[in-house]
Formats: sequence, C-alpha cells, structure tokens
Amino acid sequence: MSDARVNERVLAALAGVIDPEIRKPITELDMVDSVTVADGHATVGIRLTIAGCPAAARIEADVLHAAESVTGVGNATVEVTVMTREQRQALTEKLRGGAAARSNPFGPDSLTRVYAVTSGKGGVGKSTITANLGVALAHRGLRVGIIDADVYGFSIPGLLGLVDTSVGGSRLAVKPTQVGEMILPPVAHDVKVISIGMFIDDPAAAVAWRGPMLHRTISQFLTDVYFGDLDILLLDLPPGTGDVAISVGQLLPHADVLVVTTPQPAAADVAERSGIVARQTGQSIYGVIENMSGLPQSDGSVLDLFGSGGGAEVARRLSAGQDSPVPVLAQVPLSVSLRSGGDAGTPVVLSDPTDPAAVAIQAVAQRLATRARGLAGLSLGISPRI
Ligand SMILES: Nc1ncnc2c1ncn2[C@@H]1O[C@H](COP(=O)(O)OP(=O)(O)OP(=O)(O)O)[C@@H](O)[C@H]1O
Repeated sequence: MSDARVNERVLAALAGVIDPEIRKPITELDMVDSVTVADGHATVGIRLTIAGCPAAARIEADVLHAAESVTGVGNATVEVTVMTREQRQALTEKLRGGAAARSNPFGPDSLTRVYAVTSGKGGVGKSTITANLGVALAHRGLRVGIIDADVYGFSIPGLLGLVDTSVGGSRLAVKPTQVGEMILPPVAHDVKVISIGMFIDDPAAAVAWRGPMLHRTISQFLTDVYFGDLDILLLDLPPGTGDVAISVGQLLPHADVLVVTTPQPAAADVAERSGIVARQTGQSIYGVIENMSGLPQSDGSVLDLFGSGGGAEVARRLSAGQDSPVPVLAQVPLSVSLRSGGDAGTPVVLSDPTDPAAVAIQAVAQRLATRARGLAGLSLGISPRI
C-alpha cells in the first residue's frame, strides 16, 4: 500500500479519537496538525487546546493506538504542541456553532430539558438524588449535564468521584480546563459536571457570597461552560428559598422542578415553600421525590425511621389549585449502599443497581428519559394579527 493511502487511513483512524473533555473527535476540533507516513512509520502532530491539558496523556495514548492499529503502519510517533491563541479562539467559535458568545444555550427554544432539584431543608439527600439521577440518565444513553449550584454544600464533585486527592490527602474538587473564555466541564460516569466547588479553594468563601455574586456565577455557568448538546440538564440547588433559587428561576424560567423531601411530615412546610418560590418564577413542579423512606429490616419489615407520609403531603399541598396534580415520583428507602456509593464517588445506580434505593431512582430516571418533548412553553415565533 502506498504511503499516501496509509496516510489517509491514519487520518480516518484519528477520527475515532475522542477528546475526553469536549467529547468530540479530535479531527473535528482541528487538533490534528499533521500526519506523515514514511517506510511504515507514522508521525502524527497533535495540538492540545492548552498547555498542561489534563487530558493530554489520554489523547496522546489514544492517538498512538489509533495510528498503530492501521494496516501498513509498523510504529508511530506522536508530536504534541499547543494551539495558538487564534486557533483556540477559532475552536471556541466553532464549538459555539455560531451562537453569540455569552448567550444562554438553555433558553426557551432549547431542546434540553432542564430540571432544578430543590428541597426545603438541608441534608435530605437532594445532591445524592441529583447525582444518581444524572448517572442513571447517562447510563440510558442520554446526554446529561449537572450544574451544582449548592453554594452551601457543593457535594456533587465528591459524589461523582471528581476529587483531587493529590494535595495533602484533601478532597478538593477537580478544576475544569479553560479554553479561552470557554470552560470545559469535567466528565464523570458520562455526566458533564460543573460546580461552584471547582472554582474555590476555601469552601468558607462561597458561603459568604451575596445575591449578585451568586447570580453572576450561575449565569456564567450557563453561558461560558461548554456542555454541547444536552438532552437533560440537572441543577442541584441549595436548600430553601434563597438567592440561588430565585436566580435560577429568572435565568431558566422554563425549568421543571423536582422537590426532594423526607417522610417527616414536619419537613413538609419548608419543602412546600421551596416549590412555591419556584412556581412564582414561572417554573413548574414536575414531581416530589421522597428520600430516606424507611429502612428495610432483615425480617422483611420496614422501619419508618423518619416517620411517613411527608412526600405525599408535599405533593398534596403543591397540587392545590393546579390543573394536574403533582405526583410523588418515588420513595427512595434509606440505604447503606446509596450512602457508601456516594462516599466512594460511584453512585449506587452503578455500584449496586439492584439495591432498592437504586431501583427507585432508576424508575424516576426512566420516567424523565421517556418523557415526550411537548411544544408547550416553546415560542412559535409568531404573533396574532390584530
Ligand atoms: N436514602 C438514603 N439512605 C442513606 N443515606 C442517605 C440517603 N440519602 C442521602 N443519604 C446521606 O445523607 C447525607 C446528606 O445527603 P446529601 O448531601 O445528598 O443531602 P442534601 O440534601 O444535598 O444536603 P445539602 O443540601 O445540605 O447539601 C449524605 O451523607 C448521604 O450519603
């Protein structure tokens, strides 16, 4: 086979190398600089987006493997350089697909379904449910992103294993790669994740942020983070009815809301309030998830550690005056597997999928995944003639 023919084949093989952060073939990202083949030896020049790109080693190894798997190539060498400023700029424009810089891709005309996960009080398992739902949806083949906007307890990176343990045994969230003004969200279990915790080293700092700062941060997450085309975007909100919930309501008024609560009837008041605030900003409530619903015992009985009926009560109250009732989407039992999966960074829907908590969360994921995309709420771009 001629060198030119082998050269073509190497290029074709490189189309199978996916940038792990951007999740597109490197050939589409103009990362392949050159391919030369001589006497069965291929030399591939690749351009990384930035110096010290965390995905560099993986891309290099994948390129080497792709080149050496081509018939006619005995061995290969990979030469790595870094994009110039202009090349980076061209790439970010290409990824934005011509959309204006700093526009929110999740506006009312977007095909991405947005779910804001909220709760009345803290510690009810909102982040755990969000992380598991995201992973369960991605496992079904959907393109999923999570924005962790829980300024008081940004736990999503830890729940998904996106932690950097190299610094003195600490568990700081990994830092996202930045290409020009574009932020590439780290990917875990096929879910693209961005978190306030990825931008600060001192967790105490963000908690003191005031409303405008929080608003700017959420807005920046929506405009500057490259999620690509998503089927579903989940937002993990801080508990309660504070500034972030209101900002998200303003920035994503067409989002649907999932209210997480516990079986404790006393928690129903605050959970109901968080739903009402969401509704006031134009969002609609898709359903209630009751978490920590009973502890299965070895004799088959269930111990209602946190009482019972809280989820149904919140759903009943949020249904008042609505055309269609707000359903309880699931009752997720207390589960050691769910807790330990979160601690280990591998959500229970992957680590122990037959655990009853995993099964309950998967049922919600199934419901979200198969939900028809109605045109309700989408602007038709026409106005009646008067
Ligand atoms: N069903 C469950 N069974 C056992 N443990 C659970 C369950 N749900 C959540 N947990 C545990 O409860 C703790 C709180 O969960 P999580 O951080 O998800 O709550 P949260 O509502 O997001 O809290 P906050 O909003 O305050 O950050 C975690 O340690 C988690 O592992």
